[in-house]
Amino acid sequence: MKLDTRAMRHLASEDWRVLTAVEMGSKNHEIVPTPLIEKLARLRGGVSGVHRSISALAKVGLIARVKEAKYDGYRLTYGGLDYLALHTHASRKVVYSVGNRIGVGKESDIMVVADHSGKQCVLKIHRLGRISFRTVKSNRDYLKNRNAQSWMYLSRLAAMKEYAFMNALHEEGFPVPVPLAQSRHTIVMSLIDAFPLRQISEVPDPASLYADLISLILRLASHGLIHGDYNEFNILVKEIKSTDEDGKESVTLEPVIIDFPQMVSMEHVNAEMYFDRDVNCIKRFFLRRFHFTPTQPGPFFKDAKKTVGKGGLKRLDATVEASGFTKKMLKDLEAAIKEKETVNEGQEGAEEDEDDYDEDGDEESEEEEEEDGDDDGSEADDGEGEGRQEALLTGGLSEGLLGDEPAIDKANSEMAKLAV
Ligand SMILES: Nc1ncnc2c1ncn2[C@@H]1O[C@H](COP(=O)(O)OP(=O)(O)OP(=O)(O)O)[C@@H](O)[C@H]1O
Repeated sequence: MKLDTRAMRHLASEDWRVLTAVEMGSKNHEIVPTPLIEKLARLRGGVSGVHRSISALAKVGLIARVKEAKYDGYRLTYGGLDYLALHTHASRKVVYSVGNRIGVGKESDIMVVADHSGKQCVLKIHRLGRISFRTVKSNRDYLKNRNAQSWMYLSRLAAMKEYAFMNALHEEGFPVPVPLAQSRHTIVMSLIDAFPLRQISEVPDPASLYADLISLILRLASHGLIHGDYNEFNILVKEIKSTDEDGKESVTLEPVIIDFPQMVSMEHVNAEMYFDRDVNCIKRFFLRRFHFTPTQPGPFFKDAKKTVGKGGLKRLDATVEASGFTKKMLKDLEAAIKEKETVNEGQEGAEEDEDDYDEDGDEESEEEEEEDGDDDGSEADDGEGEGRQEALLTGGLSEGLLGDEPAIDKANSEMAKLAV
């Protein structure tokens, strides 16, 4: 599903209240009964006002009517949750406009956004459940009683976890995007002007980039952490050009780490396996891509373990736990990620029929699909980063997200027509 912000400016404040009411109701109800929406929204216009808003929201696919249920009710769609998150970012003046999608992961969408001053940033929308929950229906203890809303809960957890780690890492001076804000299943971070390692076919000095990447693994370990998915997709490489006194130009490469869904503590029961996997992933990639083999063996987990917290180094695994991310949350998320891995391994090509399913992982009935209105069946895949370049070049951004915001300048709104 794609993020389409066109309807956003047309929603009235009552509509936002009703949408928020559906979200609140979803915490305890798989399908939120209409009387509960009325109660939670408490509009001045009374029940008829609520009904008007419900129709308006259902028409643009932000909520969906559920007919099979014993009672009449609605559920929030991914589109609805996207709008709520964007509304929060817009009200807090973090995001003013939305541009192109620059990446589409299996479990997320990455968009370029801009703030009021036109500064571009990245909005990451977590979409757990897009693939996994429709394929594996058994073995889901951790989602008992959550079923239909599991995608919402897990996507929110993924965003919270990523934001907590990004904050902790940024504060400690690690090369990660600057975390700017988090709302629901989304985070806003700085835009890194770089390409993923997987798109780089040649480097002047593979040994030096390799050494930097390994030393990042060791530095993380000394702070009690393992990335857990340290591969050519999650490492961006920045080119820093400089000129020395004699006017000779040189380029140095600086890695930036993104995406921390499976970051684990060095104390984790499988820490050694995760650590070795990260190291081997980099080794394998350097051999395959750059025909580079390190002269030294290792690094080894047992040596890295000795450095954890040494000399008063801050334990970032503890910092994250202290930030409100409970053990239960970590366990739920870990179970979901493990499930995703099992699914990914067993089912290459499972995405083909993705469009036939809704966010809950259920097969959509035709009626529901019509009503959702959030699926045009086309999945443009610009995950190779071309979209990013385009966005940077054209500044292709939408108009302000909130209807009552001052109009964006003309040049920018012309771009908006192209982009959104
Ligand atoms: N802050 C950023 N600045 C620039 N580009 C970014 C940024 N964050 C993500 N990207 C781009 O978006 C792509 C996907 O990002 P990310 O790895 O976070 O998503 P993901 O859904 O976790 O991916 P997957 O699960 O498929 O590995 C990256 O490879 C990168 O090209």
